[in-house]
Amino acid sequence: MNKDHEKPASACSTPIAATQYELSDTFYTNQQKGHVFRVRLNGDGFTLQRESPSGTKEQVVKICDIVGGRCMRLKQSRRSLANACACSSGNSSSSPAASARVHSGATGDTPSKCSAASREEYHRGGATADYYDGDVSAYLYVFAYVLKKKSLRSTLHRERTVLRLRFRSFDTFDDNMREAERWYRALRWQLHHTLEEIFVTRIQDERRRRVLVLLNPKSGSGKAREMFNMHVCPVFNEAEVPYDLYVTKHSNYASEFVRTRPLNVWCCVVAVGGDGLFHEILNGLLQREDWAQILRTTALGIVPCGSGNGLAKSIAHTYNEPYSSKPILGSVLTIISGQTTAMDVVRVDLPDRTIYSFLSIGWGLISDIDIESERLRILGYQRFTLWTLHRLVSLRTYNGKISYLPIKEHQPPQDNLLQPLKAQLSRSCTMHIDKLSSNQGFHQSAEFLPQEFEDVISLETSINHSFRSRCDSWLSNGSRRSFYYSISESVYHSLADESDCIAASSDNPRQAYGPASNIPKLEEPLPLDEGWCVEEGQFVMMHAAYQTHLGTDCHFVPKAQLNDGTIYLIIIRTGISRPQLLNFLINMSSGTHLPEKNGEFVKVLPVRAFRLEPYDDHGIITVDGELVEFGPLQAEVLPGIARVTIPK
Ligand SMILES: Nc1ncnc2c1ncn2[C@@H]1O[C@H](COP(=O)(O)OP(=O)(O)OP(=O)(O)O)[C@@H](O)[C@H]1O
Repeated sequence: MNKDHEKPASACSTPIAATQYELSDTFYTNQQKGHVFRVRLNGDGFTLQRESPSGTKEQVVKICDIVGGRCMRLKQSRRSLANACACSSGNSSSSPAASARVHSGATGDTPSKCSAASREEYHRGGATADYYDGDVSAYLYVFAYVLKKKSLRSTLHRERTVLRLRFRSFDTFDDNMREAERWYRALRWQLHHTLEEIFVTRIQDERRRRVLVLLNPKSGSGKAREMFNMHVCPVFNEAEVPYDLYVTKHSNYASEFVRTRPLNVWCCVVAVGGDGLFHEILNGLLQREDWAQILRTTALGIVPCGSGNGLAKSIAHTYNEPYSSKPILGSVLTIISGQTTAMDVVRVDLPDRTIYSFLSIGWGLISDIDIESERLRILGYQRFTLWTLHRLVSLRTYNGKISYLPIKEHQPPQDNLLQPLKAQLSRSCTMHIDKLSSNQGFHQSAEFLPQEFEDVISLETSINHSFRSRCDSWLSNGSRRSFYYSISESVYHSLADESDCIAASSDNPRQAYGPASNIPKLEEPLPLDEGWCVEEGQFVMMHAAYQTHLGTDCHFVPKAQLNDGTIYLIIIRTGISRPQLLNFLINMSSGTHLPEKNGEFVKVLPVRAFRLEPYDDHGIITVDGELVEFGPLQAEVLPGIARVTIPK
C-alpha cells in the first residue's frame, strides 16, 4: 500500500515505535536435524537465517511479495478426535497414530503438561473441542508470490510460496495464539507501513470500502467465471480484500450499473473481462453527475479474461510485472497492491454522442481485423493472426482527411489532477481490511487453507524454548489440488434481482456529463493558424493509441505511458508495399514496427487532439476495440483523469 498517506483525524495520537513491529525468534525444522532458523520480520520481510554445523544460509521472503497472513489452528481429523484426550501431552504428535499411543499409555511419553486453562478450553466443547488433540500450537501462515526463474534462459514469473510458522513455546493454545497474532499484527504493520492505517480508532458510521467486481461471463473464450473462482478469489481471500461480485447479464450492463448506483461503498471497480468491459465501466462512470469525484476516489482495475487485454498488458509492461506466464495472477496482485497511478482518458466526439476511451481509436486495417475476426472468437487471440493474413491478401484503402494538434517537443508533462488523492484510496481499503481481521480473533482452521502450494516453508518454535528434534518440515510441495474459500464478507450477486432497477433507471432521459472539450465542435472548422496540421488522401489505416499494448501480443506504441498526455497517431498511406506492410504487422508483437523517422508511407505523430473525416460512406471505426458508428469523429486527451491500480 502507499507510504504517503494523510493522517486520518481518528488516528492514534501516540506514535508507536516501528521497532515494536520488528520481531525475531528461533524456529526449527525436522528435515534437517540440528538446524536452527533465526526468523526475523522487519520492513524487508521475513529473513530466515539457517544455522547448521556447515555454516549460515539466508533466505528472504520480501515484504513486497507478501500479500497477507493468517493465524490458525490445525484442525484434527475425526479419527484423531475420537482418540483425543483432554490431558494428552503437549509434547505429543498431532498425528492420529501418536495420539492413540498416548491414550493407551504404550509410549512412555512424558506425563501431561496441560494447564488447567487448556483442559477447561477442551471441555468448553463446540468448535474448541473439535480442534483439541493435545496440540496447543498456533500457526501463522504467510502468503507470498515470489519472483522466480525456472531456468537461466526463462523469463521471470511469480510462484506462490507459503511460509508456515508454528508457535508452541507456551503450554496453552491461547498463549501460543497470542504470540502468533503478535507476529501477524507486525506483518500487517510492515505490509502497510503506517500505524495510522492499521490502528486507527474505529468510527461507528465509517463508510465501508470494498472492491466492486464486474465480471463478463462472455469475455474471450467464455471462461471468466472459472478464472475468477480459481485464480482471483483465492488471492483476494489471502489478502483479506472484501469484494462484491456482479456477473453481467448483457452488453452495457456494467456501464448502467456504475452509472446508476451509489458507488461510495467501493474503493475500486474491477473489470473481470476484456478491454470492452473496461470501456463500458469507464463510460458509465463518466456519465455520472459526480464523475469527477468518483474518478478521484475510485481506482479502476482489470483482470484480463478477454481476447485482447491491451490495458492489463500495458500496465504490467510499464511496471515490469511478469505477465505472459500468469496474466491473471499478475493483475490480481496489481489490484490488491493498493497502489494506483493516474491514467489519461481520451474524449471522443462522434456526430451524435460523446464517449471516452483509454486504449485506441482505429480506422482501416487494424480495426477491420479487430471487428471482422469476431466470427473467430472461439479461437481466442489466434483470431487476430488469422484475420490479419486474410486482410493482407485482400488489402483495402480508405479516403479521408486527418487533422491533428501536435505535441510540441519538450512540452512539460500535463498536470495530474488526481495526485493529492492517491493516498485516500488505499488507506480506506486497508482500514476496512483491518476491521475484518480484528473481529475474527484468529482465522480458520488450517484445513481451509488452499492446498495448491507451489512452495511451502514450514518452521516452528521450540516447546518452552528447548530444542526439540521432532519438528515439521522444510519442504516443497507440488500438489496441484485446487481449493479455495471465501471470507465471510465477500458477496456474490446474481443479477436477476438487479435488472429491474437498472431497466427502470435507463428509462430516464440521459444527460451528458463528463469533462468539457477544449477544441472546436465536430461540425465547426478547425483553426489551422493555431497549430493544427492536416494529412489528406488515401490511407491503409489510421490508428491512434495511448497505451503501450493494444493486446497481449501487440506492442503498438512502445514509448506510450499511462499518463503522458499524448495520443500517438499512427498513419499508413496507400503506396506501402505488401512486404513492408507484412513486416509492420509482424513486428508489432515486438514493438519494432515503427520507423525512427517518419517516412513517406508510415508516420508516428504524437498529438493532443485529432479529427478524422472519412470521405467514403462506409468502413469500420473502433474505439477501444469496440465498433462505433462510421463517420467523422474527433478526439482529445484528458490527462490523468482516471486512476488505475498498478503493481507494488
Ligand atoms: N453478459 C454479457 N453477455 C453478452 N455480452 C456482454 C455481457 N457482458 C458484457 N458484454 C459485452 O461483451 C463485449 C466484449 O466483452 P469483453 O471486452 O469483456 O471481452 P472481449 O471482447 O473478449 O475482450 P477484448 O475487449 O479484450 O477483446 C463488451 O462490449 C460488453 O459490452
